[in-house]
Amino acid sequence: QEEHQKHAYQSDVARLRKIVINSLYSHRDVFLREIISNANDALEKLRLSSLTEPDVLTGAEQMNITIKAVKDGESAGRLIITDTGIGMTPEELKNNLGTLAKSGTSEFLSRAESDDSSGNGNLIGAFGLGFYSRHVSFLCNIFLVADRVEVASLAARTSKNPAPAQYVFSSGADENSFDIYVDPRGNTLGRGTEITLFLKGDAVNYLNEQTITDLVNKHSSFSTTFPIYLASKRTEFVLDEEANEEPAHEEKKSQVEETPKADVDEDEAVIEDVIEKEEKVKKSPKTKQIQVDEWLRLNSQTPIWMRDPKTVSDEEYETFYQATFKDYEKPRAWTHFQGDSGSGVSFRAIIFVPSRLDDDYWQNPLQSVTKDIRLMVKRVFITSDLGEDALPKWANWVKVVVDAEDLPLNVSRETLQNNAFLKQLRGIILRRLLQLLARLQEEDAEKWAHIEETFGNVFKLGAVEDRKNRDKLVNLVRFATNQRNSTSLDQYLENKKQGQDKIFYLADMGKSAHELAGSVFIEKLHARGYEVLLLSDPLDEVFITNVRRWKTIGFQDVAKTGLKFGDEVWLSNLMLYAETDPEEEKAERATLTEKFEPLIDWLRKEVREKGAARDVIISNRLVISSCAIVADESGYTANLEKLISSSHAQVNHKHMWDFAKKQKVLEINPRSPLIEGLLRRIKQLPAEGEEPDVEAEAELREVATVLVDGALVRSGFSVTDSNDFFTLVDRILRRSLGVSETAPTDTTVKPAPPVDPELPANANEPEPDPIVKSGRGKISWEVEEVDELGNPIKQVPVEMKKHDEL
Ligand SMILES: Nc1ncnc2c1ncn2[C@@H]1O[C@H](COP(=O)(O)OP(=O)(O)OP(=O)(O)O)[C@@H](O)[C@H]1O
Repeated sequence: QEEHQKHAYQSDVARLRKIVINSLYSHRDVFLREIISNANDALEKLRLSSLTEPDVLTGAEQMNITIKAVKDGESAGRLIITDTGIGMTPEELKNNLGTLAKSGTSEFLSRAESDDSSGNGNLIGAFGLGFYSRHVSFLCNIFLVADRVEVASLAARTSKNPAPAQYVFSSGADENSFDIYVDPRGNTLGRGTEITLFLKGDAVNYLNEQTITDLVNKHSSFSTTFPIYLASKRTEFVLDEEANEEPAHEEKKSQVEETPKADVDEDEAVIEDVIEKEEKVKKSPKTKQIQVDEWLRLNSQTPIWMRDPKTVSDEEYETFYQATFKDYEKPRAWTHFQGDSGSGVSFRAIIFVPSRLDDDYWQNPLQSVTKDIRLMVKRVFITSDLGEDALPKWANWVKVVVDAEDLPLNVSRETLQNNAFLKQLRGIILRRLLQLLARLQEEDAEKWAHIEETFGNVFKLGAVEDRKNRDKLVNLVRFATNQRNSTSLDQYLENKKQGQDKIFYLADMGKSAHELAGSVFIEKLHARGYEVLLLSDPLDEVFITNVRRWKTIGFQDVAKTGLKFGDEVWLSNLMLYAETDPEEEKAERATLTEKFEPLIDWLRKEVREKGAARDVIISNRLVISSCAIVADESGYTANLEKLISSSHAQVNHKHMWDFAKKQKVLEINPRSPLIEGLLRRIKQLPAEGEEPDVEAEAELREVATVLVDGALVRSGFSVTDSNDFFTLVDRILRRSLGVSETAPTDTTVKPAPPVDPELPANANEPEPDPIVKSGRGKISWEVEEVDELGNPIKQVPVEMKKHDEL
């Protein structure tokens, strides 16, 4: 019994198969690539283990991969792929192959199913092929072409497993379980794994030698440096013993005799005769065709990175990348070079920029570690784990193959970390990567647009993280502005106006550039022709605060006080900058201050009471809007407030948070008719000492609240108390509609039924299939149950019913 075990696949199998069949069917060619890629991994593992434990090599001399097509009575035919790699013990067979889906797949499936608006289960459009490679095991791919699979494996001999035995994993495409048993043939493999695919009727083309050769050439010829052989039959012509019973020399004689003598020069004639005679002798024996078995090497090409880049086609780079890094999508760009590290190691390398970031990159960008620098020494794979500091975090998505000429083959983690060449490798990769990106930015607008969309934020993160390469990374970053869709900081500076000594920006995360362009904060800048960076990503503010200045020019948040255009004149007696004619402005300021003093005094009291701002001033930034709330230099802009409150930092630094939140100023636009109107009404209020007009004051206070709260919202902040705000808006609306301000709204509602004393019958049963769970049947059942329980539907007030009907 121990020797034959049956195991169940995990529960997601049926769903997974359905999705895979519907989505991957037209891509099913990749099954072979997946098998070869796993075979290569197994051979690499074997070779690495052999460095410390030479015994693992016993059993089979060669390290290779073989493919054999068998057309026989069984099923449509069998395709057998064998490797002499590390092999699997029965436990490994169970653990590695007994799962069709990988971790996190259940979640993915639910998401995939709920997002499948077409309902046909083909989710490639919605999710891209990359999702599948991360969620679907190679076995699941195999079932696209095979009805059944048998994986026989004999693990390598180790000190822990000195007498391994050959086991078989066997499963049908539609089965929910798999079997593992001792191979009745014995230890036939010597070492390694043999995968037998019993092909489906519509997959017999995979038995064709040419099809297999083409597939390997297309997807896998560069994915392994171990030889891949295909069992082939060659037609040979051999002497047909039976047909050649007559002695050959007699035939020769008669033919020679029959040759007519030519009437030419004696010597020449003789020579001709001899040639003719010999040819005739050769042709004469009877031959027959026979089929000879032989192994054809499919991947004898020089590895791609060793070739002259001029001789490698784009398609070759793409297939090499896809096979090596197991990416369904093509790379976006690459650079292929050779060099000398300076420490005496010459090397060749290819750096690839993938077309997307891993889905989880942004979940924890500062913790991920690169696993995709494939280090080789003289064509032999050494490791793809160069430790945490192999690359800075921002660049850990880059995919690299590097082949060094003279490093010790037996490298441990420690030797690797201390090796001079590997210490230099980080710098080499980054320099080349940044050169590649800069070149694409200059020369290939279309490609660059994609790269920017995918990696734009990564470059900002890089500029913050990687001080050494900061300038180069900043050069890759683009921002939208009020004047154009995209600009670099260099381009911004080219457009800088005379006297302007700051790079203007406005940040409000989550808002589109279009929305930001209409912000109160840039009204005047825009009207005057100044360019303002419009930053809508949370990282932007982090980027600006870390980079601090570009080519000696600092940044100015235009949502803060202290905004200067650069062409003003400082009027020290007034402590302000004059924009045009100082004398004229001086006079105008004095008039305005005097004119608006009553309003400013009145408003100042209001905003301080509400905690909305610490002061009120006459604005020189507003053109159309009536007012705005502007953060002080030491205060928080709306964007920073959002950033900090979402990061919980305010809990740890409560005092600072409370202080900084208050550092705001209400700016009023003296040219706005609304402000003028408010001033008029304030002036009409009874003076101090006279009988107060309580009603008029209350109404004005309401107007002021709406004005200040409106300014907060317009400036990106949230209102102090949104319930109060909307109650107030409600009241003002009623007033303007002539509806009673005090008439109450009918608030009668149907109460919840009494507490249900019974637990649901299936409380302890496993989760039902989500499709069933969300099905119509179940919902209507719940509705009926409510009815049967006699919920007081009749008690719904008549008014309420009418309202619902309305
Ligand atoms: N030929 C083989 N020899 C030894 N082990 C194998 C072989 N094929 C598969 N395996 C084992 O089965 C596991 C599952 O393979 P599968 O292709 O589903 O996932 P993976 O290779 O781990 O992931 P990915 O293909 O995304 O890199 C492998 O990790 C490996 O341990």
